[in-house]
Amino acid sequence: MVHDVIVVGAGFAGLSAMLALRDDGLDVLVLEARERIGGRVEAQTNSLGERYDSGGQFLCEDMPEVMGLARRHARTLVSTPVDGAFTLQPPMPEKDGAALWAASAAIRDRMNAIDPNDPGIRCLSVADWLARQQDDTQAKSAFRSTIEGLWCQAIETMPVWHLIDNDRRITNEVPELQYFLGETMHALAEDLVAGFEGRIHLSTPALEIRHGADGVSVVTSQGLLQARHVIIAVPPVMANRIVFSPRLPPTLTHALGVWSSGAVIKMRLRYPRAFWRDQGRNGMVLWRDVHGLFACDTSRDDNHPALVVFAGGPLALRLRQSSEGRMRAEVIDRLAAALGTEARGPLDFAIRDWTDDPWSGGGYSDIVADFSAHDAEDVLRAGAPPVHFACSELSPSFPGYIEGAIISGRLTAEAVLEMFHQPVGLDPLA
Ligand SMILES: Cc1cc2nc3c(=O)[nH]c(=O)nc-3n(C[C@H](O)[C@H](O)[C@H](O)COP(=O)(O)OP(=O)(O)OC[C@H]3O[C@@H](n4cnc5c(N)ncnc54)[C@H](O)[C@@H]3O)c2cc1C
Repeated sequence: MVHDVIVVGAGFAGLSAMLALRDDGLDVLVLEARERIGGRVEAQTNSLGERYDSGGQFLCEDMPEVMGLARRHARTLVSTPVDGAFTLQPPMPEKDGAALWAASAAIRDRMNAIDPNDPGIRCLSVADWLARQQDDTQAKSAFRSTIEGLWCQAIETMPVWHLIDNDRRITNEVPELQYFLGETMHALAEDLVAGFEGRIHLSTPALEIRHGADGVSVVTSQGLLQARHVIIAVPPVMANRIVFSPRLPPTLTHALGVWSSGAVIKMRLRYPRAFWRDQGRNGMVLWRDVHGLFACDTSRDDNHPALVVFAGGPLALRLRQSSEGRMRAEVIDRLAAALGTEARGPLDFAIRDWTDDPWSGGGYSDIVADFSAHDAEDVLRAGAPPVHFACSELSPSFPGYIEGAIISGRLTAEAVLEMFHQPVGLDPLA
């Protein structure tokens, strides 16, 4: 049997592509390597029997696609608790903290004002560029912490043009942590596949894509599947692990090889009570003495007090070198110093290490690590029909976010649909 389209990957990009193709009446099959859908959106159950997001979680009003889906499926929007004071650790007077935060944001604004195509920054890493700035050491350190926390890579390895290009597409004006879903973001992924379960083959990694003028054959551990087109909806680092026969054109092969995965560890601590609120704190902690560490309150209601802690970039790589016990001890010590000794008594402490994850490579997203690969995204977006690519990283809006995944999946599906709708004779595969 020859399907119209095989989608490889059941993350939000793949599911969004699947829905757009199905809406147009195409015969679509989705192949997913894991035993579950959702990709970097994942939910786990803690020792108290509660489901929580161990991957992508937050959304905000400035992300219309994911907000639209959440509303359409009547999911519960929980406002991330932010009433109260932020905690800077080690502490500093509130006025100095606000000034430091503003100085770090000013560095980011100054960076983003540079044209990413400016030849003067072509070979600079973010660290190189930062070293040339006149700001004081603490402001630079806070900037570094923000960037390594959000992009989960050492700033020495990030081309500054890529960071600018990426950051300019993250356009929210309201905080990106504005909401999470009471039922988990993963429940929303499950909503998307309701009724299509039979079209999604779990535990079925695509190992090889054989492609030619008459379509594609996808080699899986379960056998060979055929389609007219394939959408590879996986992060670029993962797409680069798939064998293409014959080899893809050299520009495309190169564009697949220039990415590097971020490193992130997401931790969730469920407490008997939201003790941080006693002191007028909102549970959000920014550490100044370590880069890429951040905590916030994710209590879905008063009966479920919880904090999440993210460790990103070099910090995540360092933490994973130690035993899990030492990682827990370090995080608990830091939370106790920031929010008080009750931090030492969580009811549950769950750790999800995404570093080197077998099917995403890491998180939150891949970034371009080759300083000369300015056209990598465009090359991947164009693909080599019948082989097409989609993933959050390739989105014109909110790359690296769930919003970006939905947009990228839909845009790639639209490009494929256009080929199906071309008059016979113009479609190269017709
Ligand atoms: C810890 C963490 C927290 C995050 N927090 C947020 C957040 O709060 N808000 C937000 O908007 N974003 C967040 N993100 C980012 C967001 O989750 C991702 O940008 C988005 O989910 C990516 O979707 P995708 O479909 O592009 O890729 P993925 O979700 O990675 O989906 C790709 C799918 O392809 C599968 N796959 C890979 N290789 C193969 C193969 N060879 N064959 C078959 N299947 C394959 C994978 O198993 C996966 O299911 C977070 C990410 C992480 C890791």
